[in-house]
Order: sequence, then structure tokens, then C-alpha cells
Amino acid sequence: MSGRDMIGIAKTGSGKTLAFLLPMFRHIADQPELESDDGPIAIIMTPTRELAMQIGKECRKFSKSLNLRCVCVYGGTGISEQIAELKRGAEIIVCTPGRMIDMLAANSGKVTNLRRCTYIVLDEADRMFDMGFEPQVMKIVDNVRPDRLTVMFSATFPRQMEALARRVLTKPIEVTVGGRSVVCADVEQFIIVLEDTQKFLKLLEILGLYQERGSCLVFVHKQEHADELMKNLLKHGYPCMSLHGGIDQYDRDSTMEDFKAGNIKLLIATSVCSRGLDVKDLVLVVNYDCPNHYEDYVHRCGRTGRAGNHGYAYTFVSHDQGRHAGDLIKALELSKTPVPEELKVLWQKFKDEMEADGKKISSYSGFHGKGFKFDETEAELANDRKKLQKAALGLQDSDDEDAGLDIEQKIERMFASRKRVCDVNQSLTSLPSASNINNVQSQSNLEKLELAKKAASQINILKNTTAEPLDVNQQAAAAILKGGVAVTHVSSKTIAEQMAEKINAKLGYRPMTEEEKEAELGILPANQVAEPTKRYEEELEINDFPQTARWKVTSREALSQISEFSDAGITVRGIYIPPNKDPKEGERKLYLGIEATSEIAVQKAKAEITRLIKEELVRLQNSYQPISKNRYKVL
Ligand SMILES: Nc1ncnc2c1ncn2[C@@H]1O[C@H](COP(=O)(O)OP(=O)(O)OP(=O)(O)O)[C@@H](O)[C@H]1O
Repeated sequence: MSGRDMIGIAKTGSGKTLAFLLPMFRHIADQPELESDDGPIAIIMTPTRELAMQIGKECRKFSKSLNLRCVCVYGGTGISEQIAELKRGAEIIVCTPGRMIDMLAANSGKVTNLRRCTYIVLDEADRMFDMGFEPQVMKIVDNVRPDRLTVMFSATFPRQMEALARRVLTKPIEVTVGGRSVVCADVEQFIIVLEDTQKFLKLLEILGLYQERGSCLVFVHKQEHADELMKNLLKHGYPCMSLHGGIDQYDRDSTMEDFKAGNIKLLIATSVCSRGLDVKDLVLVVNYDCPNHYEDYVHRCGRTGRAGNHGYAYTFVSHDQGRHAGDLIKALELSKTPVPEELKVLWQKFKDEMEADGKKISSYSGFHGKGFKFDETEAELANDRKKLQKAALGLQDSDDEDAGLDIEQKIERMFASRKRVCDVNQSLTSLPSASNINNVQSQSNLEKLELAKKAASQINILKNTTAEPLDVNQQAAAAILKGGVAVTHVSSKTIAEQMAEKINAKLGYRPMTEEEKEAELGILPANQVAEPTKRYEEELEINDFPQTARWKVTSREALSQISEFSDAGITVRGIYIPPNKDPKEGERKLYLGIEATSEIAVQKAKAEITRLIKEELVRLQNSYQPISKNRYKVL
């Protein structure tokens, strides 16, 4: 309420939605009214479409009487109605980040814009900052005025995620109500260790106990399992539906509506339903497949025991899932629930097995490798590569939240970056490996200037004859995101100057300033001449990223855009070496060389390269649709 940025952490079902809606209404009431063509004053971002719908519904309960308009913008459904609604104007947009970006770019920015946006909510903030959403969230947040109010809410907030989140907050206050990342005390937890073959019968037994008392939600790990289990339950006389990312959005919406209205009492879902969903009278959660990380367990269990009601959460762990036992023990201990002996035994067994393999177990989940063939760093690197390649091939479940944690760090590690700083003048003779400068080493500065000018003018001619729409489009998109008008005009002279600057950077040549020229002509005293500048270089290995990610950062357009944006020269060097092959003598794996006259320029270029690779990895993973949508239609 006081206008500070904040991180709010409170247990599931405690009413966090209202905690950000009420101050938001007050904030909007203090702003001047929207004029035609104004975008929203408040944006609420959520990780799932169902959650966006739910928050939109909650918001409208209040906004109607306050004469405010709230529009839900989320993917998977027709874009035209959402565009029409936005064009009529809305003070509040509840959205999933991907579709919001589509809207901002739609119709050259005439649909909506961020000019008036001063209040941003990131609900389920920790989820919003993992691999799936961070690039999109940052794209939006970075284009909202810096003096905005930003608030983040979640029931869980791992420390490593918090550091990332704080990048978009200004001196935030952190409000924690009750525990941080703890299962709500109103949820009674049961862990059952059993064989896979016993799971279905156990589920029938549990449903027999609870089905009469209210709605039940069963979580499975994969989309196929959800459909399979639904069929089996239908066969056994339990009317139910399934809900997951592979189902058409219209069917997802209607299933969710039916489940919330109590028309369907039993829902089989993947973790797409684990966060934020609020279903009245949901009395039972069954983790038919054990969640594969701690936060997911907390959120899944939190679908029951909401708003002061009592709920029950059962979790099945099979004997070969000892690796998850640590997280479950942690969850039980933190919520002061006795840990079953069988679970302790399972965990101990897993730890013993790992230790026998030479792997050290940390207190709960995860282990630190002590491989036989690799040293620790190599093992980690190999593992990261495997994961990224898996992601690129779409081999992970699309609802697997674990997939992208700390992806930037992994990319950074794969870059195996090498840095160098050198004096410009020295560098001309001491850095023969630095790309195109070999043939100009012995030339004088004046000759180099002439060379740069000629090359720039040739490129300029080429630019004018083969226009590059991408450059212009990108500028337009940036302008639209900022709420401006998409006008881009770059004169030939400017292009020539920019190209000359870039070539100068590559050559390691710094043109003389007016003062220096005058000094050389004897007009200024020599002691007023500026000190020689330094050149900063960094090499980033890109050989082992998936092919499309490599293409993305080596294309001519991408390189010229990054150069333009960062003021650094970038060259593609080395050759591509396939996996499991070593470079021959004198060869180097494919890498990018960045050179600039300031460290900031190098960092800007590197950040952009990282962003492009990350975006591509996310795209590859999200575009994986293994199963035909039609299979999931429930008639
Ligand atoms: N002051 C209140 N008194 C009674 N019920 C409330 C109050 N505030 C919120 N609720 C109800 O509590 C339920 C849970 O609220 P909400 O969905 O905001 O929880 P949450 O903290 O966001 O949970 P999650 O972490 O799962 O997203 C909703 O049904 C809401 O209507």
C-alpha cells in the first residue's frame, strides 16, 4: 500500500490474490483516467492460462463496481476477441507472458502498449523466473517505466530464484507470512511407499474414502499417464476428466469450469494444475506420480486445505524412487508431520546405493558426483550439455518445471569464456589470432582508416540495394514495446558511420579525435592528447549448443544486430566439431569472438548472445508437441 516493491510469500490458499488486487485497485484509482489508445495501468502475469482466467474472474468481482475494465490475455485461444477487448481499453490486464508479447507487437503496436503501465504483479513469481518464462517476463518488464511498482507473490521462493527476481525490483520489502516454502498446516499429508503395480488399487481405495466428501485431484507426471489413468478410472465407474498441456485450450477451459463448478468431482492432471488453482470443496489431492521437486510438492498439496478448510494429500512413492524421498522428508519435517519409517528406510537405501557408487548425498535431494572418469567440473559440463541437447530435442515432459533452472549459468559454463584486455596500439602487433587483422598488421593507422572507410562504403552500398527488413522490424518492435510509434529511419550516412566504427573496432583502430588531429598538426600541446584506449576481447564457445541455437547467433543478421546494439565487433571463428569428436591439431571448436573498446560493449554483446541462445532453447522445448491434440478430446 505504501508504494514499495515487494516479495510476498505466504502458504497456499491463504489469500495472496487479494493481497495484490486490493493495493492495485487503490493504485489505479490514484492515476489519471485512461485516454483512447492508452494501454493498461496494471499488468498481472501468471505462469498458466488457467490461473490467468481465475485471477481475471476474481478481479472482475471488484473491478465492475469500481468502473474498471479487466481483460484476460492468454494463449491457446483465438486472438481476435482478446484484441477487440483490448482495443476498447482496459485498466487491468491479466496475462500469460507469451501472449502478452504477441499483443504488444500486434498491429504495429496499435492494440495495446506499456506507456501507462505503472503496476506489475508476478504471481507465482518463482515459476515466472525459471526457464519457461524469464525471457518473456523480462521483455515486458524491461519496457515498462523504471519507476513502476512491481510486486511478486508465491508460496515458495527458492533463494537462488530470489536473486534473479530481485533484478526487476527496486529496494523491495519481503513479507513472509507463516513459513517459506512449507506445506500448509491445514493439509494432512500421507506418504505411501509401494510397488508401481499397487498404485491403481491404492488409488481406488483412497477415492472410496474421500470421493463422497468433495472434489479430488490426482496428479501424474506425464500427459499420456493422465489419459491412461482417466480411462482406467472410467472403466472402474469413476466419472472423471483429464487436464494437461496437450489438450486443446477450449477443452482445458471447459474442463476447469466443470471441475470448479463441481460438475466433475475427479480430475487427473499434470503439474499444469499445481499452481494457484482455487477449487472450492477440493478435499483430496493424490500424487499418483511422486513430484520430482520440492516446490512442486508444496504447490500440489496446496490445492487442498485452502481458506482455512481441512484437506488431505496422499503421495505414492515407488521403491525405485528413493531419490525423491529426501524432499518428501524435508516437506514433512518442515510442516511438523511425523515421517513414516518406510520413507526413512527408502531414503537411507538410496543414500547407501549412491555412496557405494562413489556419489556424495547432500542433506536432502540431489547428490554431488564423484565420477570415476570425469573430474567434477567435466562431469557437470557433460551433464549440462546432455540436458540442453535433450531440451533442444524436446525430450523432456512439457510440464517439467525442473527443465530450465539456472539455464543462464549453464549457458555460461558451456561458453567456457576466455577474456583478454589489451592496449590498442600493442594489440595491433601482438594479437595475430584476433580475426581479420593479420593482413593489416604492418599498415599505418592512416592506411587502416582508408581500409575501414572503403569497406564501410562497400557495405553501405550493399545495404542500400539489399534492404534488411529484420533490422528495421526489430527497431520497430522495440519502439512499440516502449509504447512509441514504429517509425524507423536510418540514413545511409549513419549506416556508413556505424559500419566504419565496427570495422575500426575489429581492426583495433581508434580514429583520431579532433584534438588529436590538431595536436598532430602542432595546433594543440601534446600533453593534452588523450591516452591510448584499450581493447576488450571475449571468446564464447558455441560448438555444443543445438544446431538452431548456433545458427541463431551466427547468422549475418543476428551478428549485425548484436553489433549495432552493443557497439562490439563479433566474428565467427573455429569450425563445428560434432559431439564425441576431438578437434584435430590446429583446429578449434566453433566459437564467437567479441571485441570492443569498452568492457560494457563486450558484456552487452555477450548478454544478447546468451539471450538469443536461451530463447532458442526455450522455443525448442516449448514447441515439442509429441501427441496429437485430438487424442485428448473427452466426449
Ligand atoms: N479474507 C478472506 N476470508 C475468507 N476467504 C478468503 C479471504 N481471502 C481470500 N479468501 C479465499 O481463499 C481462497 C484462496 O485464496 P487465493 O487463491 O488468493 O490463495 P493463494 O494464497 O493465492 O493460494 P496459492 O498459493 O495456491 O496461489 C480463495 O477461495 C479466496 O476467495
